[in-house]
Amino acid sequence: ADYQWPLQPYDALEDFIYEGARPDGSSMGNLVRPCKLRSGTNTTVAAEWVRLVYHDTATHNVSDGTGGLDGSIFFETNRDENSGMGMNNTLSDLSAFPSKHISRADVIAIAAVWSVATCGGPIIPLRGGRIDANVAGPYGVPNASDPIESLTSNFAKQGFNVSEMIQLVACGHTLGGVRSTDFPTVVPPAADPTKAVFDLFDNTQQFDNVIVTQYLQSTTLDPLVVMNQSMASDLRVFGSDGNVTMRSMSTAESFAQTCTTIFDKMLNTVPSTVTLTDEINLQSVKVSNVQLTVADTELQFQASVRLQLSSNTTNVKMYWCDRYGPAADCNGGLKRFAAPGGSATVSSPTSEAMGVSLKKYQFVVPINATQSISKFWFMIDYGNGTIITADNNGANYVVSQDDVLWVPTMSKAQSVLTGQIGWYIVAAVKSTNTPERVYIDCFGRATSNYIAVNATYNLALNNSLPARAGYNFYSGTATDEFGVTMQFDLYSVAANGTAQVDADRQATLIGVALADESTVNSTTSGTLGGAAGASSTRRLGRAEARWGVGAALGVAGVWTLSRFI
Ligand code: HEM
Repeated sequence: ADYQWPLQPYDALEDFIYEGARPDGSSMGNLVRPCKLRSGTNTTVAAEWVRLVYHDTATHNVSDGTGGLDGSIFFETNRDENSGMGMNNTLSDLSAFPSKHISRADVIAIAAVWSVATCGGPIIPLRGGRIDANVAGPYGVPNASDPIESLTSNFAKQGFNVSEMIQLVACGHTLGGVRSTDFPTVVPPAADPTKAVFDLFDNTQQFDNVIVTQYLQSTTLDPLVVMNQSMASDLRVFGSDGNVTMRSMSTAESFAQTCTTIFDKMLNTVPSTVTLTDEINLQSVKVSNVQLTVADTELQFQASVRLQLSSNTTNVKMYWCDRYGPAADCNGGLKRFAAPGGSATVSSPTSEAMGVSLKKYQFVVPINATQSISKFWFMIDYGNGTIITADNNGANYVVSQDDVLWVPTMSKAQSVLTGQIGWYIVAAVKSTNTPERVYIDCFGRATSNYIAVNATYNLALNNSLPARAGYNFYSGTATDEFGVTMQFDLYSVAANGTAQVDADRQATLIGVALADESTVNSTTSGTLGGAAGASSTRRLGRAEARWGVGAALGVAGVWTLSRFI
């Protein structure tokens, strides 16, 4: 309830966890759901992802606080202890999603939460803020041939006592199984040894208690119990406390509860130098992709708002105040407003499992450059009697400046222009300003060597791009390999040192189609909206959170025309 936009890394994490996709709509969630089989195998993508998460965590040393879920696994897959096709499959699945505010290690944690959720398991709470290691960490993943004493002391080193060890292994091994190509001494190879034989740990692909019940009933198929006894680590682990822990987690409910707690602990097993964020909870109103820019002969303002629908007759309008002129800051009560130009259903494995219905509305409106825009807010009619003003807890959504603006429509991936790596970036700077320096501070994490890159580049006045709407254009190229999720802060610095910034711009949005521009209306009626100075009416209750599952499988990026107005 205390959330206020903008807030990083919360904003980026919340969008990703509940929408399942990058801001450009490229979906990581769709790689894993609905509890998808990995093509050419008899295991799930979820199983491969969860194994990788544990192998990253397993190098934690609780006594010196080193290792843990830090993304070092990206540099460790050539190790015997991380053998298996599933590891490399997972790296390639996850590699295009880390971004400035979502570390590789956070992406790995999110992968675990989605994997469990999409295979019918519980919703594991999630925190962000993990810090990436840029080199391989220590060895230390347990081996199926280890005696129980070494397994126990290995888990103790990671911070898990005997019953936690049993819980963690049982919750992990409810997914997936063992393949002959990876562990031929456990699962005998087929006649053609290049064809993998898969022996699942239990006979469901779901994240369920069958791994426990079949073990307790001695009907288990778990290859790490029933096959090669020198490799029977699950047998040794599960029985290591006389089956007390396994019995305690044998019902569907106790299994789900136990796994929630122990996976939460696994995901929070991070180097002691890392401070995690609070849990990232779903916001009922979430603003994103805000951009004031120059389009044709006017300014153009873009913003998206994601709502948790209560009915399919939800109606939302964006309101805003001028920045300059007689109605500046809604002086005289003059507000402008528009209907969305399009909307798209969004969902992730987590929001789908929660049964919430999320819709993102995009607003694209022309802004008279002499009036500009100072702040905006939304009026939402949920169609069930609840009408609210979403005004960022009374603070409104503030457009902090209009001196320097990114122009995504004129910017390009360098590969499009010259075949070279990097990004060609165009900025609009108000013609009345004579900045001493215009530059971009770029950050990329989805790089081919997985190592984050941070660098600044100057932009120069570009006279081949004629001034428009009172703005001159500056351009320059970020020439390092930043990857697709490159983000940058765009600065304009005056001679006296004053800097204006268009912060957190996202290169992935270049070339992404926008909704149509909406018609702008204005009104002096109504007192709603903190911008008019009136106290705001807010009823952001739980009431709107109860709509059914709906067909929450849409892909973001396709803006369908909304039907109202
Ligand atoms: C005593 C500790 C452990 C040992 C010795 C062990 C061993 C193994 C082995 C040999 C495989 C087969 C991999 C392959 O064929 O590619 C496997 C798969 C798997 N492990 Fe573990 N594991 C242990 C603990 C864990 C834990 C704690 C988790 C997660 C919390 C986990 C999650 C998984 C998953 C999900 C798979 C299936 C992967 C797939 O189907 O592709 N394991 N494990």
